[in-house]
Parts: sequence; C-alpha cells; structure tokens
Amino acid sequence: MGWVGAGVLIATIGYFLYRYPPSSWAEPHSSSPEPKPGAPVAAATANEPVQRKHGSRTSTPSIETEEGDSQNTPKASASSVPTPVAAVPTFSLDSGESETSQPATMPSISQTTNGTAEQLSSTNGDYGAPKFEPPPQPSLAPPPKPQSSSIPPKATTTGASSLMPPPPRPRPANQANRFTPTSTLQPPRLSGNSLGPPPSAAASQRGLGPSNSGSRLSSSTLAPTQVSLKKSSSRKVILEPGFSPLDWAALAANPKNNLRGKGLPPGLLRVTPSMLKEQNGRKGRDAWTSYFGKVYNISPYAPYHPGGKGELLRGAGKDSAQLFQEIHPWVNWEGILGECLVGILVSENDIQTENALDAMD
Ligand code: HEM
Repeated sequence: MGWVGAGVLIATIGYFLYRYPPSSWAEPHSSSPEPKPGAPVAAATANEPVQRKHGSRTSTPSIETEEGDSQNTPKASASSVPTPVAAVPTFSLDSGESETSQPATMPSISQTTNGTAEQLSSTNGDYGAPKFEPPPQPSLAPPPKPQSSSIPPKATTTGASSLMPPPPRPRPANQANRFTPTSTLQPPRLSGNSLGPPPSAAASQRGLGPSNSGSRLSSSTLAPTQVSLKKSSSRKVILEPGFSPLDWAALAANPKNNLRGKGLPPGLLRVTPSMLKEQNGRKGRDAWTSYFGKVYNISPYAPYHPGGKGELLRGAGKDSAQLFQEIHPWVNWEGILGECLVGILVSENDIQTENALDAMD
C-alpha cells in the first residue's frame, strides 16, 4: 500500500506541476486576486475559522490551510490528494510560494485579520457569513515578516489553524463554545484564581463567627463570647477539692462506705410518702429522694453534685424525677447513686395492711 500511495502522490504532484507550472508561482507578493479557484476562495473566506478548527474534514478548508503556511503543508497535501479537482488549485499554492495561486483565499483572510472582531462575530453566529474580498496574501506575508502591523494578522492568518483559538478567547463568548478545550481551560483557571473554594471555606467559618475582619474572626472563633455565655448560663458550682466526679466514683466503688445511711437494716426498705417526707436533710437526718419508685439517700452525694448542694436538696423528701429530667436528663442517675439506694416507694395503705397482717400473725 505504501508504494501505491507514493505513486498516487507522485502522480498528483506531476499533475499539479503540469497544470500549474512553476512560472505561475513566481508571481510577486502583490495581492493579485486570481479568480482561478473561485469556489475555494469563497469557502476560504467564509470558512477560514471552521477549516482550521475542524482540520482536514472539509476538503476545501484543508487545502487552504495547507496553502496558508508551509508548516502544515506536508500533511495537507497528502490529505487533499483524494479530492483531485477542487483540492488541486489550493495545493499548488502550498508547496512553493503560495502567494500566487491562493491570493483569492488570502484576501479574505487579510480582511478578517484587519477586523478580527468582525470575523469573530460572523464566525460566532454562522460560518456561512458573507465572503470577504481577497486581500489575503498580504496578511500571509506579514506573519513571516516581523512587522508590527502584521502581528495581529499573523495570528489570524498564518497560525490560523493553530493560532485561531487564542484570538477568539478574549472577545466573544460564542467562540468559547467552538473552542471548547481552550474555553474550558480558561474557566477552570479563572475559578482557581478566583479562589472560590478557599473563600467558601473561610466564608463558612466567618459565617459562624460575627461579621468581623479575618483576624477578629479568628479570635472570635476561639469563642470567648460563647464560652462566656456558657459560663454565665451555666449553673454549675465550683466543687471543693476532693469532691470531683472521680472522687465520688471512687467513694461509691467501695461498699464499706455504706452510702445508704447509718442505722438502716440490710436490704431494701419500704418507704411510704410520709417517711420520705421526713427525710428532708434537716435536723441531722439524711436527705432522701425518690426516682421512679426507688428511694435514694442523696446526702452523701451533696458535696459532689456539680449543680451544688442546694440544687440537689431541692428534691429532698419528695420525688425528683421531674426536676432531674428538666435539668439534665442525660445524667445517669442509677450509675451515680446506685450505692445510695435505700428502698422502694410504697403507698401508705400498703404499709397499713402489712402491719395488720403482722399483727394477725
Ligand atoms: C433532684 C434535684 C436536682 C437538681 C435541682 C439538680 C440541679 C442541677 C443543676 C442546676 C446542675 C447544673 C447544670 C448546668 O448548669 O450544667 C446540675 C448538674 C448536674 N447534676 Fe444535678 N440536680 C439534681 C439532682 C441530681 C442528681 C440526683 C444527680 C445524680 C444522680 C445529679 C447529677 C448531676 C450531674 C452529673 C450534673 C453535671 C451535669 C453536666 O455537667 O452536664 N443531679 N444539677
């Protein structure tokens, strides 16, 4: 296949040389719009951007690109080979000094370069935009030459296929759609530069704190205000040394301490409401309280109560379930006062019947 392709290539080249002898190539740079490839010209003018973008898909565009710059020429010539008729004229321009044959296409380019904005606008909407006159080659000539004025045209014309993307970037948003890769690349950069994420994170923190400056925010985040608020709202008391929760745990862990109280018989007592009422912590008596049918001696725990002795004794001689649940339902009552269990709460009638039964015996 390689030999066949080479043969075809050679044949096409010979055909081009025969049809477009080198003498015609020698024409000066002057923009002489030859009407040879009328159809290609139109396509070139209108479709310049498209051709460069899409590359070799459209035969006409590929041809023009090849002509435009020697850089892309080799491949272009090969690709154009398949289309013998239309592609031929444009090729001749590519190989040598494309100025002669391609002027028609080039003029359109030059105009576009002059008014890049116009090109962009037209290209943005539809590529079938009106055909521009052919002052193209001038634009081609400038690119190779380092002329100041030629600089803008260079980008559009010579590098058209490759360089086209850059010019469109800044101006029209429509082009961004075309050059999806470039456009996509830019947005991400912008987003990264915009520091969207960092601000958002910081914003969240700021949101938590007051609307102050960063430094203030940091200090505020330390939450002196919140802490102070908790302190002010907190009803905890400063416990005396040796009365911490750990100290209480150590005390309760030893059964010899007899946290139930002195002078009580072993086993659970039947405590009537009247009996409970008498155990209010006054006159040297221990303070008892009931909690869901059980009676506890809370006097030993009073100095260890984080809420203070006074608060704890609010439940002395009565049921403390409501107070307890209102203030700190998360506290494990049984875990703390398990060793202080005195008995179970019974009604007065139960005690009377029991006493009657005992008397009968
Ligand atoms: C029955 C009447 C009681 C009252 C009126 C009472 C009241 C209080 C109060 C006002 C506080 C401070 C809450 C705070 O500002 O954070 C507190 C804390 C506490 N109380 Fe009581 N209390 C009672 C019974 C008990 C009992 C029987 C126990 C043990 C079983 C107990 C264990 C605690 C504990 C562990 C804390 C600390 C809670 C915490 O740090 O989150 N209290 N109590």
